[in-house]
Amino acid sequence: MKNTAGTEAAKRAAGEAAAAEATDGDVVGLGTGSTAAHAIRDLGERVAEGLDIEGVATSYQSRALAREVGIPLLSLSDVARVDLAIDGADQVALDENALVKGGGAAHAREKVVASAADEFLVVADDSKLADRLEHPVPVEVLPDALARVERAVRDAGGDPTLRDAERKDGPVITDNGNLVLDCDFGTVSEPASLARELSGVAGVVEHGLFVGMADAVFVGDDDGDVRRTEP
Ligand SMILES: O=C(CO)[C@H](O)[C@H](O)COP(=O)(O)O
Repeated sequence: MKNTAGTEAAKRAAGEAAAAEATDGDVVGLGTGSTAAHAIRDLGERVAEGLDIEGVATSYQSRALAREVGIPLLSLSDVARVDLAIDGADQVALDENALVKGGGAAHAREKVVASAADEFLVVADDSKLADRLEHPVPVEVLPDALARVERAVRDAGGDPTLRDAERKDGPVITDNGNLVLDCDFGTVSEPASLARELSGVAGVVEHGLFVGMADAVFVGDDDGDVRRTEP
């Protein structure tokens, strides 16, 4: 489920500020979504001007955009570490260093890339900021485990909704061939504890809680100004 409140000016400002951190020789994780796309386009322009980087895509979408703008790509399956990863978020609780991701259903690969990164840079417009996380948490689920995971989410206090596709009948199928449950837990008072609980459910491929992972958050506003915070 996407948060669509932010403006393009704010997203562009955040994306471009984070992209400016990439330097020659870096392997760069390329996130998914409309904010990360600004970073990818900016990196593509800098590659055309001579910047020597290689990208690692987190989704079909980011791979296609990186190819379009001319960023050389490595395969995620060949990469054990990246220098920096740049990615968006659906909600950011700065004081807790906690994110909800997965509005684009790409959070499984996004988490692999973020966890492989020496520096994980989050890019967001200011509509994404919250004191506590309350955005529904996307959970990628093995199709055969759907009923089991729905029950486990309810047992954990959540209300799961199978994510429907918009221009296809039936559910969203992720790039990994799985389903997504958007799980409403209300206000998440202990993100780390909920993250551990969800990770322990058999059939959960990955959930969209990213706790303690961000090294810096770039927050853009409508005037194109950016605030960099290290949570
Ligand atoms: O987690 C994600 C995709 O799985 C995106 O980074 C998140 O949904 C934010 O997207 P946008 O920048 O378009 O608001």
